[in-house]
Parts: sequence; C-alpha cells; structure tokens
Amino acid sequence: MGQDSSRPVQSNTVTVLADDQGGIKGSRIIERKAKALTNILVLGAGNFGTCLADHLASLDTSCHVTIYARDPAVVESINSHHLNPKYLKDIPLTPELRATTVLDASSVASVSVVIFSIPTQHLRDILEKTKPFITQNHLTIFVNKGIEIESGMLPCDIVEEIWGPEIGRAATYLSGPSFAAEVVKRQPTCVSVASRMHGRALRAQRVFHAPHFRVYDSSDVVGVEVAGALKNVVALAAGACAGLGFQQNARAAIITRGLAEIMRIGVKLGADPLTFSGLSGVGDLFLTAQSEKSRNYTVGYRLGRGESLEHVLATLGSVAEGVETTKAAYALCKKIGVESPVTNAVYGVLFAGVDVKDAVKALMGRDPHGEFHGIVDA
Ligand SMILES: NC(=O)c1ccc[n+]([C@@H]2O[C@H](COP(=O)([O-])OP(=O)(O)OC[C@H]3O[C@@H](n4cnc5c(N)ncnc54)[C@H](O)[C@@H]3O)[C@@H](O)[C@H]2O)c1
Ligand SMILES: O=P(O)(O)OC[C@H](O)CO
Repeated sequence: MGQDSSRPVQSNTVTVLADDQGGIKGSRIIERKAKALTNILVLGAGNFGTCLADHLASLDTSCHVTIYARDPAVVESINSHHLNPKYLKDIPLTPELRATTVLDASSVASVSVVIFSIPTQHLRDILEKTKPFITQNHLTIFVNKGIEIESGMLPCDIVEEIWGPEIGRAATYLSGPSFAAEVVKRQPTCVSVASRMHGRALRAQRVFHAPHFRVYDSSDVVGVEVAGALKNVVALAAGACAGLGFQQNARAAIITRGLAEIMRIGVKLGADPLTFSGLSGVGDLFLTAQSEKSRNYTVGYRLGRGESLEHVLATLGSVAEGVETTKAAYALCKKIGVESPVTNAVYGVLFAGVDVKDAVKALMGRDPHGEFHGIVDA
C-alpha cells in the first residue's frame, strides 16, 4: 500500500459521551464506528489540509474523504501516486484519499463534514465560494490561526459575517499544538475544538478521534482563536531572539510575557482567561515558540540572523500566518486599547524598519510592572 512503516494501523472504534443530538446526557456512553459518519471534504491542500485529509482517510475506508486543491497537478499526483508534490512531499498518503479541483454544489451537498484549511487572509474568498452550498446540517471545521488584516477580525467573526449568524454559529474551530509533519506520521497529538454550539464541538471531536489524535472540547471560541492567532506573533519574537544568539532565559521571558499579552488581548475581546492555560493557549505557544519546525519561529530566527523579510518569505515555501497577523494585531491592539509590547516590537521589525537587535533588546529592557497587569484588572 506504500504506507510509511512508522505509522501504526488505526482503530476505527470511537467512544463518546453524547446524546443523539451530540450533546452530553448523563453518563451514557455510545460506542460507534467511525463509519457511522459520512463523507468529508477538506478545502486546501497545503501542509495541514493534506495531513488532516490523510488522517481522516486512514480512519475508515467506508468514510470517503476528498481534498480540494486548485492546482490540477496536485490533484493528479494525489489520485495517481498518493503523494502531494508540493507539501509533505515525502509522505505516502492513504490510497483511499481522493483529490479534486471541483468545488461546486454537488461536491458540498455530497458530504456532511467540510474542513477549511486555508490561510486566514484567503478565508473570505473560500467562504464566499461555499456560501451558496453550505447548510445548517454541515459540520464545518476551521483550522486557521490568524487575524484578517483589512478588518482585524478573527476567523469566527468572518465566518458569521459571511455565512450569517445561524450557520456561522454552528461552525467549529480546531486549534492546539499540531505540526502537520508530526500528525501525518501518527505522532501522538492533542488539540482542542471550540464551538458556540457545544454539540458541534463534540461532533468534530468524534470525526478526528484516533488513538494518536485526541481532541478536547471547549466552548470558548474567541479564546481559542485569539490564542491560535497570536502565538504565531510570539513565535516570531522568540525565533528572532534565538537567531540573534540570545539564550534560553531570554526566550522563556519573551514566551511568558507573550502569553500575558495574548491573555490581555483575549480577555479584552471576551475570552475566558482559563482557555490560555489549555492546549490552544500555552500548549500551542510552547510548541511554536520553541521549535525550528515552526514556520513562524523560523521566520523570526532567520530575521535574527540578518536575512531580509522579503527573502525569508520568498524561500519559506509555505505560509507563516504570524507575519500578516502581526500587522492585524498591531492595529487591533491600538483600536481596543491593549498594551502589546511584543506585537509592537515584531511589527517594528517586520514593517517599520526597526533593527531586530534593537527591538529585542528594547523588549527585554522594558520597565517591569505588575506581572498580571491588564489581565486580572481588565
Ligand atoms: N501546518 C501546520 O502544521 C498547521 C497546524 C495547525 C494549523 N495550521 C493552520 O492551517 C492553515 C493552513 O496552513 P497550512 O500549513 O496548510 O498552509 P500552507 O501554506 O502549507 O498551504 C496553504 C494552502 O492553501 C491554499 N490556498 C490559499 N488560498 C486559497 C484559496 N483562496 N482557495 C483555495 N486554496 C487556497 C494554498 O494553495 C495551499 O495549498 C493556517 O491558518 C495555519 O495556521 C497549520
Ligand atoms: O509552523 P507554524 O509556525 O505555522 O505552526 C504550525 C502550527 O500552528 C503548530 O500548532
């Protein structure tokens, strides 16, 4: 079958606490086969879309998974050779995974689950395209980690604006520490999924469930989204710090003060502070801001080593959401009146010609104040 031998065989059994509407009811336990779920469409054949589609296609062969890509060469290669020639290139994909360039009424009507794995700055485009076909019955799952530049909106707000409150409110948001390159190798991974409709989060949990892929549910959509977007900005700062040759103490300080900043912004936008101690909060921040596998950390690191932003982005080969999100977050913090030294420092380096060394030194040399200022007194 051409499968990577490092990837264990999946169990299809899914155990959930749920009533028939997907909500929790007492302690009733339902054992289900994943095949009880119907067909799945994944939009976006980049790193994460490919890895999630492969994961889902491997769970149960009776559950058809199709990945939508704009590039016919990508579609042809996945269908004929079970390889994505652009992303995760060396990974043999599950042979049952099908790919298509077609995104129309029938491709959406024939599935019950639609996963959106498109960078945040292009989300509006795909939401407009799918709007005529998406119904209240679809389980929609978003994996973006960013803030839109033009509007300063989180993905959840864009979804509700374009699809309207009824369908928008039913959307779910998957986030947390999850490098695509590890998920696709069946490395143990825990993430969280949030929805304003709790039953939907539980349904999404059930869709992904596998021995190596655990999904915790949350109802704090704003907290999960703020955390996912802004950890990328902090990862840029932490990477720059490392690229400049500063050691672990400095990086730990940037990450921790970055978390305080994320919390200040989140709380101001109505998030539950507890969410930031979870998988989508400190979990993803810890992963991204400490690892050379992170694209955002890598961008920061290379800037710290003296490369230009243009060169780094032209040679990265994939999206680093934090770059555009920094611009959006900088404007957002000014608008909502939240103190954001880490975001400001990264913004200065990326967009205002500030020398990276001066920016990191200034950040580390700030006058300290109450550590939880702006969070507990918000
Ligand atoms: N890569 C990861 O490990 C990872 C993990 C969790 C979440 N995410 C998030 O998932 C999202 C996607 O990231 P990625 O790593 O897959 O990015 P990527 O750069 O690897 O791929 C992005 C894909 O989106 C496609 N795309 C862009 N605009 C499109 C449009 N208008 N219509 C259709 N397709 C379009 C591109 O062609 C490309 O295939 C990001 O928000 C990212 O933060 C990524
Ligand atoms: O490679 P990054 O920096 O985009 O991070 C990928 C994921 O968000 C990690 O959870």
